[in-house]
Amino acid sequence: MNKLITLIKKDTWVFPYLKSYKKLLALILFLGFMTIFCGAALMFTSGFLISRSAQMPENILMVYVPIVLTRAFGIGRPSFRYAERLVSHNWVLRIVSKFRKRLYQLVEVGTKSVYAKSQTGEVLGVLDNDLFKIENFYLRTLFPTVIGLVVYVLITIGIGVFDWGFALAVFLMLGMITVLTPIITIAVNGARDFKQQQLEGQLYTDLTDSVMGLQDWILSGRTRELFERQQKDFNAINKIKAKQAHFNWWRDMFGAVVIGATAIILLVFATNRFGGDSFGVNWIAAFVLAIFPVQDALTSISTGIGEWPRYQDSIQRLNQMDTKAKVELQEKVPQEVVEITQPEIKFNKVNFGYNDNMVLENLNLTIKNGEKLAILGQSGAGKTTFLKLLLGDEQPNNGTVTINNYDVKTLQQERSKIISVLDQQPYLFASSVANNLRLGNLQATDEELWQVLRQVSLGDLVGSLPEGLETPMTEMGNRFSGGEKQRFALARVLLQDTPIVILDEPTVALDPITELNVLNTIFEVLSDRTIIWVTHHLTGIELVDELIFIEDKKISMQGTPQQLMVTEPRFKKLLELDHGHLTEK
Ligand SMILES: Nc1ncnc2c1ncn2[C@@H]1O[C@H](COP(=O)(O)OP(=O)(O)OP(=O)(O)O)[C@@H](O)[C@H]1O
Repeated sequence: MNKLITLIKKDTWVFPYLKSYKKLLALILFLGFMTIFCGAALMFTSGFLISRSAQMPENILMVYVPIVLTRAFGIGRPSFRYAERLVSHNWVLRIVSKFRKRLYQLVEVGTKSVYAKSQTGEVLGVLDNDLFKIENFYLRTLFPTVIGLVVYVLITIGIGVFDWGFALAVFLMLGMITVLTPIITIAVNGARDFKQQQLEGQLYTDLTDSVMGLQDWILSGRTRELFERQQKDFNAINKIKAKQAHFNWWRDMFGAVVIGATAIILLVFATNRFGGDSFGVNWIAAFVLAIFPVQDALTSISTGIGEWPRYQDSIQRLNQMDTKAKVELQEKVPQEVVEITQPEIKFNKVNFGYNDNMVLENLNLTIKNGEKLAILGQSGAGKTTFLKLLLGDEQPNNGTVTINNYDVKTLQQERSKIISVLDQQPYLFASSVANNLRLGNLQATDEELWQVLRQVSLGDLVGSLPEGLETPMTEMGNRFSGGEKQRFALARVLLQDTPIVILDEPTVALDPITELNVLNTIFEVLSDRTIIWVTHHLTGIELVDELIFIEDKKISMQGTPQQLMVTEPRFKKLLELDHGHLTEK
């Protein structure tokens, strides 16, 4: 209970939004109540009508009013229900659209880097799964529970008008469905439901991860293992679901028995009360039948409250994302608006590690404006970590990373104007060539697009396509070759027009000849920019001014390619190896 109160108090997602669109909210409750009222009134008037008709009224006019009322309530019930569904979905969709906007803003902070910290599956899980659950929380738990409780109280008051003692008995009786069963449901099903949600959340993340790495699973011939792993998770979820369904069946059965017992008590009460005179007996069936439609409203309380654990996890996750992103936002608030056109990057005594695993130690490096630097090192040496530190996605444990003496941490707001990235797999969207290029600069004119396309040697290719700039790219740009895709990405970088460009192995997937061609184009068109190029290959290494090797957490070699050829035999050998000049011994 304490946990629940703390969650509600700290929640900034679900409960505070109940203050929005208050009139709509009141309308939902009114329509929900009217639906149940019409249902009960329909049975009430029908009960009266049947009894009265059985007494053989002298003419039809004697039962005319109940006939009209029966019709009116009969039409009223579905009409109110329909209106209630419309209004409640309208309210919920408005709120959820606010959620989505807020979430996208938060997620954007965490994922705008190519080196995003959040797992894609986690983000998608929140966007899809959690928001969907919150919608259900409002529609299936909150509204029905409030309406059910209102009905519960009104029934008691209604019967109390005739007999307070009897009203108390009905109050206690119905309390078994409105209070007792929800508590039992939470106690019995709560832990199961919570577990199920966790398993589903994990499954979602794992599945997304697996799908993204599907090619690797297939290539390594481990598809069966992947299938069995997912199947195990599905089986565990299904087992829990089966237990829950079993419990729910018994709970609903109990609800039906309680309503049946209440109907019998009402029958006894109404018979005692109205059975005395020939007109009064008509009320007996009316009272007894009216209780049945109320069953839906009352049992939906335990269904709704019983689902609370599954929402609890989603509410917690949303609030955690909020806190995570807030911390990042606070860190990334710019100190002042800075314009950097001639950057000088400095790594000053930088130490960095992930938890206890030190990756870089006492790193000192200055990269001058316009310099072309290559970073080499074995897998796991810390090249990507170096880039993360430069981008400000990670902060050094000690030391500083600055651009023109500004700590990169304070430049996050302007980052996309200072640094652009060309990585291994440029993402091309299933949209036109022009739209894909304009991701670099929304304001770019068609003329500017053609200019950059010519710069990256794609002018002729796009010019030869019947639809030119409007040619649709299929998803991932699959209609173009690897080299062409990289050139499109390069054109995008050119449009972004940043003084620093990071190349994160952009040519790794290309054949050696295309690789060299693309590299030549990159270095030619970016000749006035600062380039930081992470690479495993030495193809095109002559194009850089300086290269560093990261090894054992340090810079183990540093110099121009020409210098290193002379001073570092190891480099010479690597170069020969890479160029395929190694002579057989
Ligand atoms: N988020 C992380 N949490 C913990 N350890 C990490 C994390 N990212 C990287 N590491 C570890 O830090 C070390 C450096 O990793 P990094 O990705 O920088 O290497 P790299 O030189 O870029 O490797 P590669 O060439 O294979 O991409 C590795 O030992 C890696 O396992």
